[in-house]
Amino acid sequence: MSPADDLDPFEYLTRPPANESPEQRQARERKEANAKKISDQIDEELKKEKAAFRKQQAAVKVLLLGQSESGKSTTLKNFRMRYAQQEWETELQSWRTVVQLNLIRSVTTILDAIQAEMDNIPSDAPATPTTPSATLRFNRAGNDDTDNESESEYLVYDDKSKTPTITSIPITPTPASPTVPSSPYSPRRPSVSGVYKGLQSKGSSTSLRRDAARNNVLNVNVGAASSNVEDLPASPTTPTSRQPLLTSHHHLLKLRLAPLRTVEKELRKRLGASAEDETPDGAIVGDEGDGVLGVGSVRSRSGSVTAEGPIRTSLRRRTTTNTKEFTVRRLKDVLHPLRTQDLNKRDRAQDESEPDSPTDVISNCKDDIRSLWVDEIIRTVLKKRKIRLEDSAGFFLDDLDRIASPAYVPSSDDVVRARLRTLGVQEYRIKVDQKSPGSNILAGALGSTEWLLYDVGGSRTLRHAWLPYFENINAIIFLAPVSCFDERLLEDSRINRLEDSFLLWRTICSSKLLTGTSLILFMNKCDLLKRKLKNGVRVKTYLPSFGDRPNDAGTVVKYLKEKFRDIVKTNAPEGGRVAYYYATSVTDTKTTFVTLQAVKDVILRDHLKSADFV
Ligand SMILES: Nc1nc2c(ncn2[C@@H]2O[C@H](COP(=O)(O)OP(=O)(O)OP(=O)(O)O)[C@@H](O)[C@H]2O)c(=O)[nH]1
Ligand SMILES: [Mg+2]
Repeated sequence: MSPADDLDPFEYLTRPPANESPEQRQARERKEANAKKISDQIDEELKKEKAAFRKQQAAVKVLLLGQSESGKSTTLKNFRMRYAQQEWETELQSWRTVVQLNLIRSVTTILDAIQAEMDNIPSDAPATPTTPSATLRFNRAGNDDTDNESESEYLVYDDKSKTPTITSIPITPTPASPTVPSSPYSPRRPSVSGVYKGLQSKGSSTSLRRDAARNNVLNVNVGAASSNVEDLPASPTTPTSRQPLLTSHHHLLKLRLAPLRTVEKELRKRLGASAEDETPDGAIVGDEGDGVLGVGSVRSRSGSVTAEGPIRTSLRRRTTTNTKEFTVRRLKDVLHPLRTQDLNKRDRAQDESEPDSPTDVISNCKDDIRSLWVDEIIRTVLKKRKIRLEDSAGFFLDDLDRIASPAYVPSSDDVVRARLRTLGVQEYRIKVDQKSPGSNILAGALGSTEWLLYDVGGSRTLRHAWLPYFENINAIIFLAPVSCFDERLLEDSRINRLEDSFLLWRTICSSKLLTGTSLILFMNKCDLLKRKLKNGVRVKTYLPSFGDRPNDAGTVVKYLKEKFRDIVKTNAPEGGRVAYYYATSVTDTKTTFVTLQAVKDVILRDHLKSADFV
């Protein structure tokens, strides 16, 4: 047995030489110390990287999806209000400009309607909630089967009258061929199929085929005569439309409220140079295109002055869209607490020093705005033109006294109701304390969890930006506004809004990238659905397969839930996938809080399961 046999092999190999001189020993020890230092540094870096990776993995990532005006940002606001309270409260003041803009938008919509009435311009068929605008059929037999692909009935709009006509579409199993006649619509406008195709995963050709087929039919049917006389716009020569409804009092009001248009410009400037309008075809006026918007980044034709003159142009835009939207490119720039403080100081200073500050002008116009809004004749004009301001986003006319006050600070409720269109993708980081109210799951055991919430723009031209976020996302909260069964998309009046939601949901369910993602569906705007049904709008008119079921909100929501559930069943790649369904009105912050608590726990549980924690 050699002496080395008694030694630990590692010690044997690293043992200093037996006849080492003091100098050699010093040099060796220096070398060893250096090596240890480097090794420690590497260990430290690895530790940091591991921690960062764990943190990233531990963060719960949630993507909010749905068409424009479905309530994504409003849901996010609810989340932030509850779980990022401090930041939320700091930001409240900075929403004043948005609320003021929303208020002025309602007033200018009325002023435009007055002008249209004075000019005897026929009321266009706007995409208002009261417009009978779409018939949605699941199949020819009306037996609720969205997946019967042999032959289906879809709504088709006559481009002139905007009246839907039902056409039978034989669907072939091949996608649109290059021989399909080119669209008679603007070439800038994305095709119906293109919008969903962009989000489609490999395995789901169903909606592609349907959309391709529908495109064919739309091409064929454009220009078809309308059979629905009620929907045809009144001719300017019709004697009844000539009877003047308005008096000199209304003319005077219109003149006195004209300064609000200048205030509108000033407020938009305050929101930032990026405050923009979106036009019906999805283009952003004033945007030269920076790659963020893709198709929509083309300067809009309707944004320029045409031969009709600016008044008619702007009027047409407003009556068609029934809204004038504001967008900021980076919401955080507007709402960042530090910048907010500066902005507030600056705005206050401006407001105090300028006699014609926006707040002053709004305050001075208060009485005129009120008399305009309560005027019976104006109400008749709005009704005639199918403008329902009360049901539109960012309606604040009933809060005039509060908002017109110079000391006005928006309440949480105001901010939740304020409308500011999202452009691009906005990321929010929120640290949710598991001990925060309503946290049931593993309360206290986890300390706090970081949540990354992504809010996206829902317009068709902005949907291409969604796809990169499908990877590594823990949950999708999909918002489908169920009150919109009788409305069309703002950016494409050929498409029924409910149908658009079904198609998007189908695309999400069939995406292979999302097989491990929790799917949560908010059937939103139930409050508006209730109001609409109470006003006598019948679901069956737009959704024949609804049949003779009771026309109440409970039955409608239950029926639609089954539709969404069927889509999950038939389209999930692996089959048997679970989705969670909630009937919501996300402007109601109290009930939404209860829903969010449940949703938060569901997401967290699934997240922990996937990370093998439970
Ligand atoms: N009455 C009612 N209004 C709602 C509801 N949900 C959202 N809204 C309002 O609808 C408007 C649009 O909501 P947003 O959350 O901005 O819509 P979005 O989905 O973010 O829209 P984009 O940013 O354009 O994609 C806002 O003024 C909301 O206050 C609801 O359940 N009921
Ligand atoms: Mg939004």
